[in-house]
Amino acid sequence: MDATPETTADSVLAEFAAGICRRMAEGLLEHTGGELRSFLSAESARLQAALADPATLEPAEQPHDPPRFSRKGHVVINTNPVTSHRNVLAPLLTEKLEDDRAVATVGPLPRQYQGPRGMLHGGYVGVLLDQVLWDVVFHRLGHASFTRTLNLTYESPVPLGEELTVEGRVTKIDGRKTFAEGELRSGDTVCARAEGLWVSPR
Ligand SMILES: CCCCCCCCCCCCCCCC(=O)SCCNC(=O)CCNC(=O)[C@H](O)C(C)(C)COP(=O)(O)OP(=O)(O)OC[C@H]1O[C@@H](n2cnc3c(N)ncnc32)[C@H](O)[C@@H]1OP(=O)(O)O
Repeated sequence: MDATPETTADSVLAEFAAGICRRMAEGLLEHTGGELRSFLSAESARLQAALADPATLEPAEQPHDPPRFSRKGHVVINTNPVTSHRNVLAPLLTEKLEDDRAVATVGPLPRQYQGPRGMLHGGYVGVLLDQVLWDVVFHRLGHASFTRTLNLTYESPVPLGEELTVEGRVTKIDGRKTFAEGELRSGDTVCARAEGLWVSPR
């Protein structure tokens, strides 16, 4: 069996297509009428050109999220809605994990994540914190666990147009229970805090 279910060039093409879909999602909320038609036509043309000649996309680096085979031979695609370069919903985090701590950067986030005008939707604040806290718990334990509680405190609105930092720390491990806390910052401003409990499977 091949080591991967598709060629590197196809993985690069898939991530390029996801990038086009992201831009289209943003463009649909920025343009109207004839301007929107021109925008959609240009993005479609870029995708058509890449499909016609995928070699033009061959990057210097490898694809971020190539699919792989599971031990049972099933195709596994990274579907994560925060981190997967193949999932067009994912805002894409850049994350560093060290011991009990994770620090991630994300953004500037486009209009499809907007709640109040110019601000990030509060539910997405929770999504970002849940992911980073889950990641630091996974990194510390070496296995997956379930988010059981996630308590959020919104300190100030999160601006869409700026890079954000999301930090998470494991604070306590007690049997199957792991406690973690973190915050989401814009510059030096703490916009939201989170603390929660992750439960390992029996
Ligand atoms: C695991 C496999 C995943 C595979 C993944 C692969 C990777 C893929 C990437 C995913 C990336 C995800 C990133 C985002 C993270 C999500 O999105 S996770 C999904 C969201 N969470 C869920 O769906 C969880 C839904 N809840 C459940 O399934 C069950 O409630 C749980 C969490 C498994 C717990 O059930 P349980 O095992 O029956 O727990 P239970 O025995 O009642 O309690 C365990 C312990 O916690 C204590 N406890 C329970 N609640 C509380 C509380 N509120 N306060 C204090 N203590 C409490 C209990 O007293 C007990 O303590 P001990 O007796 O052990 O001392």
